Amino acid sequence: MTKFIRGFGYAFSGIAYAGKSQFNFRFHLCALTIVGIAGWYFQLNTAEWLWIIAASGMVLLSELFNTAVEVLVDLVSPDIHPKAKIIKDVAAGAVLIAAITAILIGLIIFYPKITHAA
Ligand SMILES: Nc1ncnc2c1ncn2[C@@H]1O[C@H](COP(=O)(O)OP(=O)(O)OP(=O)(O)O)[C@@H](O)[C@H]1O
Repeated sequence: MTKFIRGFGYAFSGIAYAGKSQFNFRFHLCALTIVGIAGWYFQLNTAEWLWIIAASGMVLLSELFNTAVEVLVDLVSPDIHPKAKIIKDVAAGAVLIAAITAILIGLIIFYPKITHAA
């Protein structure tokens, strides 16, 4: 059981590392907080919340994997290497795809509500 709880500690320290070291991770957390407040304001239904939660989780997940990939590349290839560049750029591309997907989901959910309220 203590091993299980310690595992949570390691996971939280990994998330805290990403939060401390990655501006993008903090930016996405702020954006997701604003989306959460907007969702509460517009009283999203259950299905809309599920989409927002799934999109948010996908963005944070991709940020965490991107951070892990960056640290791994810096560890194994501290010098400039074309393959190190490809690995980092592909990981960054995954974050971009997740962010664009989340923006599209957010637009589909919020755009009609914002225009209807205006
Ligand atoms: N070892 C390397 N060899 C070749 N190109 C690299 C290497 N490290 C980084 N790069 C290139 O420089 C870019 C920026 O690298 P950096 O390590 O600053 O990552 P980052 O994506 O900006 O992350 P961070 O949020 O930590 O600044 C990478 O996306 C990659 O194109």
